[in-house]
Amino acid sequence: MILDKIVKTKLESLEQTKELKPLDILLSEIPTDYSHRSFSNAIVLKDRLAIIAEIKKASPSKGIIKENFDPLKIAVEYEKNKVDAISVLTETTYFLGNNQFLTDAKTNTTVPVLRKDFIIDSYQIYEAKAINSDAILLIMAILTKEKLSAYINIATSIGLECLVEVHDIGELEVALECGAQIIGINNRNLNTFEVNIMNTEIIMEKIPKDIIVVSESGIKSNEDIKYLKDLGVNAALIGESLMAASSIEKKLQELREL
Ligand SMILES: O=C(O)c1ccccc1NCC(=O)[C@H](O)[C@H](O)COP(=O)(O)O
Repeated sequence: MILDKIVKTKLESLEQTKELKPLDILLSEIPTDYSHRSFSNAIVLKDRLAIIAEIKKASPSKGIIKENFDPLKIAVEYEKNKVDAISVLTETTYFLGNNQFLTDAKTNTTVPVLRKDFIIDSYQIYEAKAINSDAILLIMAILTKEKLSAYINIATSIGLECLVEVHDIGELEVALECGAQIIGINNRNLNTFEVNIMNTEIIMEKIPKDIIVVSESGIKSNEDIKYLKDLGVNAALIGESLMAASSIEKKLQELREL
């Protein structure tokens, strides 16, 4: 199962990272000019669905998605085309991501930046702050209820917002009990890679009205965007279809077409 593999790899690399850079050193690296951009404000809009555009070179399901990958150029292009927030994959082995991609996106744009990674240790939350993130992804499928609760508290205490990702109603219930304010509904089954955008509709029905909802994965067309907007979803997180497009500008125009 891919998630187990990703978590195993993450545990191994974390051991090394912590040895090379203990927490006190990491904390001293939080930028002195760190300035928080509100992820939640950016993705709750009155008139339209917000777009969270992802910087994603590769994935376990597709392999390399973008050959000539220039993350800084992509971030600048996203901002030029008025995306509402940027998500950056920082996982190195399976997604070929990097922390630097996130720092570059934050320092070269004015939009909020989400760290998309597999967080299984509180160290990574402080690391997210040190690399200049505004928000982090917490994946219910790889956390216990106790860990999720603790991580939401740590993140909030250092001024990071949490997008809590769920894939089914059982996970949603736990996430809400832990105080999640922003729920990401993943349309991709992380074990089979099967994508079904209607997963958002099924889970959406059980989400209280005051919770912010992001639909994640497999969003490719203007019809998808209209469907999600009609469901009352706040934002769409889009990676692959933007990365695979020959023109990011044209793909964003096509997605937004009224
Ligand atoms: O994208 C994958 O193949 C994948 C596999 C295993 C765990 C996570 C995975 N993706 C992470 C994401 O959540 C997506 O990058 C994100 O939702 C955007 O999805 P998409 O628009 O389909 O690239």
